[in-house]
Parts: sequence; C-alpha cells; structure tokens
Amino acid sequence: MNNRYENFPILLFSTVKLSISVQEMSIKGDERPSEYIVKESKFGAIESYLELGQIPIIDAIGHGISSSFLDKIREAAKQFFELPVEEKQRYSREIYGGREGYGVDAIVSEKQVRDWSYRLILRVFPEDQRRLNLWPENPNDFGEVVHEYAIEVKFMMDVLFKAMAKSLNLEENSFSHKLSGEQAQMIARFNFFPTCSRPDQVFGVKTHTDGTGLTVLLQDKEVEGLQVLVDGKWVRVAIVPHAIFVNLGAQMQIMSNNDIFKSPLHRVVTNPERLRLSVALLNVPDPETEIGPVEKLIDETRPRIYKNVKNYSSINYKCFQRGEVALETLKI
Ligand SMILES: O=C(O)CCC(=O)C(=O)O
Ligand SMILES: [Fe+2]
Repeated sequence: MNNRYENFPILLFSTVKLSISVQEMSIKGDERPSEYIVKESKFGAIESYLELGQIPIIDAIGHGISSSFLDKIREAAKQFFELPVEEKQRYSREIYGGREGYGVDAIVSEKQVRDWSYRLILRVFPEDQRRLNLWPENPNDFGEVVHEYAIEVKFMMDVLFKAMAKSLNLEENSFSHKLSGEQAQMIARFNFFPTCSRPDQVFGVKTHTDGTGLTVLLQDKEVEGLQVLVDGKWVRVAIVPHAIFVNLGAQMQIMSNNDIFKSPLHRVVTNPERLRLSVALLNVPDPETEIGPVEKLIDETRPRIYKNVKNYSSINYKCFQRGEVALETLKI
C-alpha cells in the first residue's frame, strides 16, 4: 500500500446472490413512519451529487479468502434473516439488553432518524466475551462460519495495520499495539436492508464514519447501496465481484493525526425493488486503551490534532444516532 490512496479512504481488498424473500418491514402509501424520514441533512440530500467513482484496488497480497467461503458467509446470513420473525426474536437485543443481538437500533436520541435496516450484532473476539445465547443456532453452521471468517479477517487486519505503519516509515506495530491487542474486540454486524418504496426519503444507514480502527465489509453480490463522500461529493461504491471493502475507521484517523489516513463519511441508500445484505467486521480497540495520535506523526509542522480518548466507539455511536460527527468533539 502506498500514499497515493490517501485521498480515497475506502480500499477494495481483493474476492464477493441474494434473493431473500423475507420482508418484515415495508413502507406502504401514506403509512410511512415519520421517524425514518430524513428531513434535513447537513451532509447533502439523499439524491445529491451522485457519481460513480473508482475505488482504489489493492491486489498486492489479496485477501486470500476463497469466493466460495465468502458465499457461505452470505448464505449463512441470508438464512438467518429468512427465519420466521419469532425465531429471530429469540436473539433479540431487547431481551438481552446492550448493543448485541438482533433487531433495529434502539432510540438513544430525540434527534435520531431511524435506519431502514435490521441488524444482528455479535462480539466475536475476545473469544471469552462471546454471548453465545445470541448466536443463531439456525443455520447450524452459523457460529462455525462466523468464527472461521473472523480469524481470516483478523489476520488481514493485522497485515493492513503493519503495512499502513510501514508506509509511513513507522515501526510496524505502531497502530496494531493499540488497535489490535489481546483485549481488542471484533464485532460482527450483519446488516439486512428490506425493500423501501421511498428511497428518496429513507436511508438504510444514515451518514456516519465507523468508530473502528478498521472495518472489513462483505457487500451484497448484486445489490448496490453504499456511498462514500469524496471531496464533498457522494460517490456510489460499485459492486466488484470477489472483493472485500476495507473502510478506515475514525480511530485510525485519530492515530494518524488526521491528514494521512482519513475515515470516510459513508451511508447506505435503500432500494425499492431488491433486498440487500452486508456483513461488516469491526475492529474495536479495547475500551480501556487510550487512543491518540502516534507520537512520531506529531511535529512542529504537524501539530497534534486530536485529544487522547478511551472507548471512542461508544462516543461515535451516540453521535451517529444524533446525526453528528464524533471526531469533531475530539479536536484540540
Ligand atoms: O451495508 C454497507 O454497505 C455498509 C454498512 C455500514 O456502513 C456499517 O455497517 O457501518
Ligand atoms: Fe459504516
């Protein structure tokens, strides 16, 4: 990897049909629930500045995961979301509390516009922190597939952390020792987007930056939806078969002292005809670890931009739900 990617924060790493018939959520005629409707957006209207952009592709190492295995992950996710509602409710976030489990996002702010999506959120690492009562038993290989995939993704992330450090002439563990320690978390977020008859008014995921170090995203193979803000314009991320998207999270931006590795604002639009599915694996540093700009990236010409912070991902989540950008709150 080298610095020519610096202005384009999503990287295409290298391998990725869904015909899901389940549809619990639908917008019909005037029954549109108002809490989903985007009334104003400082980030630009839903249909603003749509352009098709090119995503930088890193093919030097490839992700090394077979496309048949990637299909298996999508298939496991699809099978789970296709289960009857009552069965999915067994894993409901509302029953067990906290952020993990199945459901729509909790309302945490009066300003919150709801996302047109269902999520299944599971902590995969550290392994002894798994809440296995929330892990689907159907399909019966779900847990095994997720476990295996998470190991591959962790390996990939560690390669990336090192390569990114080296590309800045830093010691190779400069990012990983903070972002990827033993207590670092890997969160699996399965996103399921039902069809929506008003894609002009409703987002699948509203504008946000990921509160992670890195996010590894397995996209739907057929249905587009992800958009990234590049130089003030929303760019559609086209589907590239067999590829995995790597999204730089805000904690990487903090560590790189802002101007090197930027965490992109991105959003997911809804689709009136087709269901969509994505699987994001999130690298979340240990909440007890203080994250801040790497000392060697601070000097007279590049003063420190961010304060040090612990448990940034929870700050990021609250700001996301209020429609705010959490990184702004850390600026010196
Ligand atoms: O569905 C996608 O393509 C992206 C989802 C996303 O941005 C997220 O889960 O943070
Ligand atoms: Fe995201």
